[in-house]
Amino acid sequence: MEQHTLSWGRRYLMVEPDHFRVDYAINPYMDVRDQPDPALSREQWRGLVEAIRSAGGEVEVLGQRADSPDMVYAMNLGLVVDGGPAGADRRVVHSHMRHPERRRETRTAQPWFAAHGFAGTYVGRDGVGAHFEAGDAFAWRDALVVGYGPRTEELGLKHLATELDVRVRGLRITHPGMYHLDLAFCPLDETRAMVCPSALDEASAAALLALVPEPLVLTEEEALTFCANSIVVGSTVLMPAVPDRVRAQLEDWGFEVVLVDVGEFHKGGGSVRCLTNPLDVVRGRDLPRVAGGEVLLP
Ligand SMILES: NC(=[NH2+])NCCC[C@H](N)C(=O)O
Repeated sequence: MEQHTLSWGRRYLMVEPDHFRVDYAINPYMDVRDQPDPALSREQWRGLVEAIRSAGGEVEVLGQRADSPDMVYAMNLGLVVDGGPAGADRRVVHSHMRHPERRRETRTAQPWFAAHGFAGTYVGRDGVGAHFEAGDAFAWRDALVVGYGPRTEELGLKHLATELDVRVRGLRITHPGMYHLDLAFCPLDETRAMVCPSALDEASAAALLALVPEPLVLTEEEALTFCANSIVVGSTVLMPAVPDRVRAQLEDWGFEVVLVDVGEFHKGGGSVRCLTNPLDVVRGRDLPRVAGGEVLLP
């Protein structure tokens, strides 16, 4: 079968898990009585770094704040929308986390992005403005596809569209266990994606299925293995788990499935995609510019 690949997803930011704990519960998976093992967490995290490098990807590492146990989920630190080569005009949209427990993280991520040449934009400031968590957003096909509800607020979509001059396609998340869109949606190449309609309300589920020319539709049970919380490096899909049926379809499409055990991080409610933040998305190439912006809701 003919193999296409995403034009982004070769370069990632990750946060070294030096202070990974479960100190509070802000999603249904977190339980302060079930703490991750620090040594095993570190080993699994290194395994993920290795797997990305073996698939041909690059990883940049940021240290973790001692007071921010969820900072390991680097995907939520911000959304890179212009990640061209060093020296090019780079741009990141900082997250404005829903939960105050996570707001310190952005204060550490901002100087890192600035030092790497990224100009920062806000959808909102700490405590003011709409919430936006980057784990809800994907540059895919003709738009920035953004989940809203549990974390990102609907008002944030308008800001994203007008500030970035892009089309934003909003999808309303209703499933408490898929509180970020990246637990229910995983673009594989420019026409294929894993999608779990049961994460969304009826109209949004229909809109997502209409958007994906060749969907790999996941049942709720399949998605709750976190199999959609995967990343694609070229034609390799790095996955925390893969139901047999899902593996068969991916391999039939020409992808290589590599399983990476990050089970300790499931205790915080995140997996492979949550631990990695793509730095190489480029507006104009991966995300068409639309003057003035546009928000499409189902
Ligand atoms: N991109 C993601 N889905 N990240 C998962 C974040 C997990 C983190 N404990 C939270 O609830 O915010």
